[in-house]
Amino acid sequence: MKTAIATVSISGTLAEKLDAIADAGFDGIEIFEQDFITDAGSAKDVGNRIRDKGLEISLFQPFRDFEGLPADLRAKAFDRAERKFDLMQDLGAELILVCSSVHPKALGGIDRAADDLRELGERAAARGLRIGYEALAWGRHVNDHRDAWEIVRRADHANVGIILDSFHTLGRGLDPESIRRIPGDRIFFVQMADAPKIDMDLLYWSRHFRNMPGEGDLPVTDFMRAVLAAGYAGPVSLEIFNDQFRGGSARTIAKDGYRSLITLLDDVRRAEPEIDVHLPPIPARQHVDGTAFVEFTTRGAEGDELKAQLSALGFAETGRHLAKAITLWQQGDIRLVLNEEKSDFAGSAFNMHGTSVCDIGLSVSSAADTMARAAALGSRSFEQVPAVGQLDIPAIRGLGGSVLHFLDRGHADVWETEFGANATGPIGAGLQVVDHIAQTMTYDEMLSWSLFYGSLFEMTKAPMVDVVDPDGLVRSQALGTEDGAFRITLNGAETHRTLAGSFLASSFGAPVQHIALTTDDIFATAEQLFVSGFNALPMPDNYYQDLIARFDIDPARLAEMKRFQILYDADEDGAFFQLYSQPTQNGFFFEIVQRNGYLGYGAPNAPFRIAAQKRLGRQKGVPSN
Ligand SMILES: O=C(O)c1ccc(O)c(O)c1
Ligand SMILES: [Mg+2]
Repeated sequence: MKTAIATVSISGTLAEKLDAIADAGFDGIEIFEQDFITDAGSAKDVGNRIRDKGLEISLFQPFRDFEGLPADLRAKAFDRAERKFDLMQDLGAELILVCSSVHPKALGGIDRAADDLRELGERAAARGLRIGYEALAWGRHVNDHRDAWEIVRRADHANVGIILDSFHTLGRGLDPESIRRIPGDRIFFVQMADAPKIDMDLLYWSRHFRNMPGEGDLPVTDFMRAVLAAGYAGPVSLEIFNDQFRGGSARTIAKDGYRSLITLLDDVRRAEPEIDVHLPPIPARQHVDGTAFVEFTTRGAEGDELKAQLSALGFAETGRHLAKAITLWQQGDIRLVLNEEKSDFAGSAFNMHGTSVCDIGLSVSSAADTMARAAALGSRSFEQVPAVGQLDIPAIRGLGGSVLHFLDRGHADVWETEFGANATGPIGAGLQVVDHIAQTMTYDEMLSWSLFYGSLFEMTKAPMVDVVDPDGLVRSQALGTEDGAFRITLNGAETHRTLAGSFLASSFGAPVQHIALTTDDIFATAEQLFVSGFNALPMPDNYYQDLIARFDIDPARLAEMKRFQILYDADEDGAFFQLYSQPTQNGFFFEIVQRNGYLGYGAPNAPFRIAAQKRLGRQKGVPSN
């Protein structure tokens, strides 16, 4: 299947758009006329530049307000079309998109529109060009792909076909199944876009909020299945009007687009195996069994501070790397790797942002399959020459320069080989596994990250929640595996004044701001931590007064919670206990959780936790957090 993307989907000059689109791996583009007009080159020159990038012009668009006009205006519309045909021939574009008219003087009538399109098809044929007719969801008379198809069917001309756009069909809630009845060779082009479910005017929704397939809430896989089941074999293209994307990084958006399109085609193939999507086979989304390790880069006094915090949390140093300045810290099934190497990736990560999480290791169903899927979706592998005695564990570059390692299920030998340690650590304070990893990013990066995780792994998205920081809003998007073995929260900051925003400002990429660890008895754990000198985040009395009002909690229980600074939430699934560490110098912190059937992340507590962290920061004289 050939892939394409509309130039309108990407930010920058035409040259920047073409570079990003070609590098992301697309075969072609839909050239938006405006992108041609704003360029200083002639049509021939622009056409050649596009082909020099290895791209074809799959579509020229849009041509508006054509069909159904009264005689005088009708003649002018044909003259206008002839001029655009001249331009297309110079560009080397063979197919033009005619979108259904919104002209106030346009007249209705299927046969009238069919007659106009037949004549346009005749004129296009004389020049070796083709016409694709698309129903805009807000078209004056034609706003349903079934009507557009009836018009194309009656136009009955070999050079006139239909263009399908998932947004216009699914945005209006039309059933895509009707597409299966359109002969595949009458579908000239297919545009894909998703969108978040928001109740608003269709035109405004379409022009500002579309996003990549899989990033929104529309049933885009069902739509694509119907299109391919109809026998369509032309390009599959992304046409994404989105304010954020227009202002974002051209390269990131183009790569996201490619990742989403390949994922979509692969999903179609899995849902309907009879369909040939004309793509080499790729492994399925992988199941993540859990977090195998979290690696920190650290050094000197900062390293001492982190080690003291880990000891207070009940971790023990259980191994030293045979060849490098790396130590393994364990407790239960949690493995934290402290990398103090001055060279390597960890060394450069430290130079850029001090003590921080520089690598995450995931235990997956198959590391080789994960690597193959990641590569097919456009990720680069991460390579570093292994030291003597170091295993060569497969890894990729995630977004923003991050690194993810993949360990096959039952990877116990890694810890034995590299650290002379067992896979499982001491009981310590009863911490068992990593519950979730929280990454902070700008709001604009959230879709990229959720697409990244959701396309690679079997994970589902929870609804986005807004978290109130005293100085602004932070949006939080959680993704997790069905069984909860791997959970990620993505926190998008809109301003640097929020706690998340100030942490981000002093970091790089999408740093890990906290890691949550599980216990199955948070009171016993807290008691031990209290003894070992763990510094819990102090919560105000007001918080506990409010808990009494909101929940039916036993007073003795509440007194214990207050004593240990334990936070609480409950919903129809169960109860949730949280305990936060005080943040380190650069704002990183640990969270301890106990889930009694509860599936969320304690969002109602987040504003109080953030305010408490900021208050503590002010007391310690740390500016803004
Ligand atoms: O918003 C529009 O005008 C517009 C133009 C061309 C398209 O293909 C489309 O889907 C929408
Ligand atoms: Mg369209």
